[in-house]
Amino acid sequence: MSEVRSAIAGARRLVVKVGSSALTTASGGLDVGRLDALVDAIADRVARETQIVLVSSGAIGAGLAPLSLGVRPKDLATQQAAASVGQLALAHAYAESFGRYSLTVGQVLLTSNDVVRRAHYRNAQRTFSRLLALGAVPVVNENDTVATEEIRFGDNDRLAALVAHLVGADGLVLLSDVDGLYDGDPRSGASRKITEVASESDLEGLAVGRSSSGLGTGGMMSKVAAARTAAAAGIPVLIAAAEEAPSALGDAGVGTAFTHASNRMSARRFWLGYAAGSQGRLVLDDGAVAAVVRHRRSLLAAGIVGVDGDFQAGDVVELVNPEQSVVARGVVAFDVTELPELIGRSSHELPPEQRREVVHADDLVPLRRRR
Ligand SMILES: Nc1ncnc2c1ncn2[C@@H]1O[C@H](COP(=O)(O)OP(=O)(O)O)[C@@H](O)[C@H]1O
Ligand SMILES: N[C@@H](CCC(=O)OP(=O)(O)O)C(=O)O
Repeated sequence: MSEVRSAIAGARRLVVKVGSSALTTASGGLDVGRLDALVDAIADRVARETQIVLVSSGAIGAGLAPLSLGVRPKDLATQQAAASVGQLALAHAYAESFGRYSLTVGQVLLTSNDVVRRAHYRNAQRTFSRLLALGAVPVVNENDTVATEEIRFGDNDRLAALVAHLVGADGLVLLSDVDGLYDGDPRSGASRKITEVASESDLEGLAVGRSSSGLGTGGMMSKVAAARTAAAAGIPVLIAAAEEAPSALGDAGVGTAFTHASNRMSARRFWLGYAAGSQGRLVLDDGAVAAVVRHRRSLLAAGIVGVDGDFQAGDVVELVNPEQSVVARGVVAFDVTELPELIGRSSHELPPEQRREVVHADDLVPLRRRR
């Protein structure tokens, strides 16, 4: 048994995420039988003294049939109407189902602002910690009815990774309609399941695509992105089929396991690197990329070749390489209007009041990239 699997099997606090495709029927309604089976596995784990936070999708899917909508709507307003109806059905079904085990559920609907803004992040942290201390099972979803296109998480895999760090979980289990990550389309007989992802190189050359069910949102792509985020923050991750929930939440001997970084990232660095919204971009030359990513140095004006966005000193920005890939995120020390006349110039050419780092090393989080 790998270290990741034993960490998940022995975790005291777990975030379990279940996707729409595992909870709803193709005709657009809640599949209560499958929901009950999932709750059985969670209740079993709770009985073994693990605190569980459940991130559940399915609101939009569950709202389709009651509103006589045949297929998943494409426009935001109808999706929000469906989520409004479906979330109620979903919450009711969970309350009933967990009630079979005398477990109480608490509904937590989050918008991206709740994790993107530092003060809200701490507020959400307090709510989860209180709910768990009181013995309730928090059931989380995005607050779809009020989320606008601009501020949407859009997929609950990312939300689950952020919640896993926020609640200090010892593991993240992503349950779907597919039993793990495959090296190609899982419906093709030629594709093989990958059981362990120990490093970024294990992800090279894989054909990871979107959803085929028409119900899920991000497909395997968003699950892998979420798994990489959580793993980089020090949280072990398992991707498995919802049908295999008893094993996934038991000995964790199924699915695809992602090895986690050995150190837990601090809340501030995680927020900076993965949760905070960014207000702009700084384009770095190759030397500056090496300095900030490899040598963990501060970013100086001399290594910046371009600036984009509308930010002020203290905002979070993305640092991109000459090919425009994001290599780091950090807190910028200048307003966007100040930078054009500073960039490309060495410190000794600058007036004394502007001789400071553009992004200080302590305020900078290099990001792992897929090659
Ligand atoms: N390489 C891959 N390995 C596994 N599944 C993949 C892969 N590429 C695409 N997929 C698709 O991703 C789907 C799971 O994502 P999605 O439908 O969004 O699930 P959920 O609703 O659980 O979030 C699978 O059913 C499968 O069709
Ligand atoms: N918040 C949306 C789910 C969005 C989503 O990520 O869905 P999925 O890809 O099925 O996990 C809903 O409840 O329908």
